[in-house]
Amino acid sequence: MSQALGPILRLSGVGREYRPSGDVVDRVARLLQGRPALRPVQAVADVDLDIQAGEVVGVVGESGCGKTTLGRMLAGILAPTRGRVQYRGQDVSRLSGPARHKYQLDIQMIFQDPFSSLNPRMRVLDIIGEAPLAHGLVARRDKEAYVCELMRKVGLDPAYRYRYPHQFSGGQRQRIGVARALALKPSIIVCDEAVAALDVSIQAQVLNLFVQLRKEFGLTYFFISHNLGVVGHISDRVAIMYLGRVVELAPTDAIFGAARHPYTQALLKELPSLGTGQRHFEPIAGELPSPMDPPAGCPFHPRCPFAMERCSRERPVLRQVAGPAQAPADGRDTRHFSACHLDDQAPA
Ligand SMILES: Nc1ncnc2c1ncn2[C@@H]1O[C@H](COP(=O)(O)OP(=O)(O)OP(=O)(O)O)[C@@H](O)[C@H]1O
Repeated sequence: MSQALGPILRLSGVGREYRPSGDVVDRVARLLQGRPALRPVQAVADVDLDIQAGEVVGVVGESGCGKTTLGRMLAGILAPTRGRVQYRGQDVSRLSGPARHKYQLDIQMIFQDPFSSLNPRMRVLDIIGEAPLAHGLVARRDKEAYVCELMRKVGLDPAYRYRYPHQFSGGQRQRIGVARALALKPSIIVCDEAVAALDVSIQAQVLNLFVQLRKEFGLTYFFISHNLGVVGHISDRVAIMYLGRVVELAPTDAIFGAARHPYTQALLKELPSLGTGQRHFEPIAGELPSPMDPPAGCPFHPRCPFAMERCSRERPVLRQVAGPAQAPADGRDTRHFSACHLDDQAPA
């Protein structure tokens, strides 16, 4: 498929609500025990985001803020309940036949736990080589050479291709997961906490592998992590999420050097530095509210040191606070967005 002008992925007003299951037994039990009925969860709401080919967009936020749900919607694994996802200018919900197949191959996911995502009864040769064979990307006679080449690219010795996942270390297993994704020749990789399960020193090695592969294959990454340090290491832009919404979006250097949103500032303060073993950080005050019962107004206001009366009743919209008036059609978007009433006083 030819490379269309414009973003490779566009999210417009994307949201996802999870409704409680219709399990009658659970509902009756809750009623009898006087427990509140489960309410729908707005896991993701109103996300607008353009991702350019070759760009790395990092997504950061505390557990449960909707990062995985957003990543799965991008990858076409989960349908949005609101808004739309466009891939190379086409509405993903309308793709069918070969176009849908192409989209599903072109965007791959890498998960946190490489052990549970690798079939323990398959040899590495088949873990990496079966899907490209099934999709006709490689001929059977070329499969072994193809797998060996991929293993080399991700820093694994091809001599180990007959081994099983349990015979590898955590970092090596994640490299197998990366090779398996690359085997389908994707343009976009959604990395969901892809280094979170690894030791800090191994994290840095695997992150460097992602950086190197991006250069070599011109990959686009949607890089999800709860750790701002990890995301800062690899991303061109960073989206900060809080209770399902993007509250700040900016180039990485602006997030680290000129963060506007109090939540981002708090995340920066509690940053454990990658690879330094630094242990002194300030945890964010207060508890994360339940996504089933989000606070009125600004969702961050109960924990915000700068909260004003207005913050408890009016939700601030994400608006531009710095950068050029328009994003370039194809280049890097250097605009800075934040959703905070404090920015009402700031020049846009
Ligand atoms: N299948 C589901 N059914 C119901 N609620 C769900 C489901 N999946 C996620 N949720 C809820 O949606 C919200 C967002 O979850 P999600 O996993 O996307 O967040 P996250 O930021 O990736 O969190 P984590 O880092 O813990 O994986 C959470 O409140 C979660 O409990």
